Amino acid sequence: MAQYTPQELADKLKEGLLSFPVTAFDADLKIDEAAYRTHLAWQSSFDVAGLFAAGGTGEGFSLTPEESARVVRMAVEEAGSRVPVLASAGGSTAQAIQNAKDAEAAGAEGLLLLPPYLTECDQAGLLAHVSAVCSATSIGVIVYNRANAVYSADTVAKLADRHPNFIGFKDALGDIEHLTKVYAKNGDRLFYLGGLPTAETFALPLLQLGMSTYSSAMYNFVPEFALEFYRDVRNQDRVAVNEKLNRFVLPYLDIRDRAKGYGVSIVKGGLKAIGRDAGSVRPPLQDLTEQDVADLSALIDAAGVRPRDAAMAQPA
Ligand SMILES: O=C([O-])C(=O)C[C@H](O)[C@@H](O)C(=O)[O-]
Repeated sequence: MAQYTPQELADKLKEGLLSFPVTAFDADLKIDEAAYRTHLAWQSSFDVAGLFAAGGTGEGFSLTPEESARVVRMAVEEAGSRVPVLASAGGSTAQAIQNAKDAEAAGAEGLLLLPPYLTECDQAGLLAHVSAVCSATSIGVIVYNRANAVYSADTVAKLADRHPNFIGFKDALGDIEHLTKVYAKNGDRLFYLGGLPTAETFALPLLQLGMSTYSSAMYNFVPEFALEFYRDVRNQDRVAVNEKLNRFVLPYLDIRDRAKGYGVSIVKGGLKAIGRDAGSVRPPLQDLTEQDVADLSALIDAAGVRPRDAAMAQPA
């Protein structure tokens, strides 16, 4: 059962960095429960504000509904006493409602609602979709503004008026005019999180648009660096942020951009590079090549960001 009210959850999430753990797979691409639990224990041993299981970096899009529920349950068991765990919901309205119910039953504190699958959609339909999910659960719901699910400022305001458990707006489009309208209209009624690929890249400018936090995929394998980066962003320390961008984040993007889908694959590559292997990605994603992992490992060392307890580990 959830320990936070939706408002308490929003208040907690907006003041810290957000973890999106990878889902560990074994050699047959089945969920590797032991490796996943080890990863969750490590990720939740640092000072993060929330842990989103089966999100984008957690390859939620490659999990069956049953696997997704299992992953969320493991995350609650392993990390839920230290950090609020959130689940994801997606697909059809009926599927998203089932995900929400499963998540609530598993003890998740909240839900990230992913865009509906494949079809085009507009405001009235999005409003009905999100309303149905919010009405089906009592835990906090965050919408993910991305792909076919682009929520206007008015739609966001209507959802906020109708559903006390609608608490957050996550963005992966980076449309400044749109974000300005959403924030200007909805202000502190919601909290806002950045979710563009490698969210660190945009974190400082987006802070000015109300995004006090973001989903850090790289937190998976360089947690100390990711937390220091977040601290610098919140302190609006432009010099420190630029130094970290140049030292690690921007060269990292060069490796990430070598293939489509590497935004997720590179995170598992990073875990290989630091000796905390969480296995391969599932198709349609593809793993980093050996050369990519070697380059990433060299970058981790050159930038001095290898995690303290993995300093001696070598890439697999
Ligand atoms: O669901 C997810 O994993 C994401 O929101 C995407 C990433 O975490 C993105 O923000 C990133 O790559 O830092």
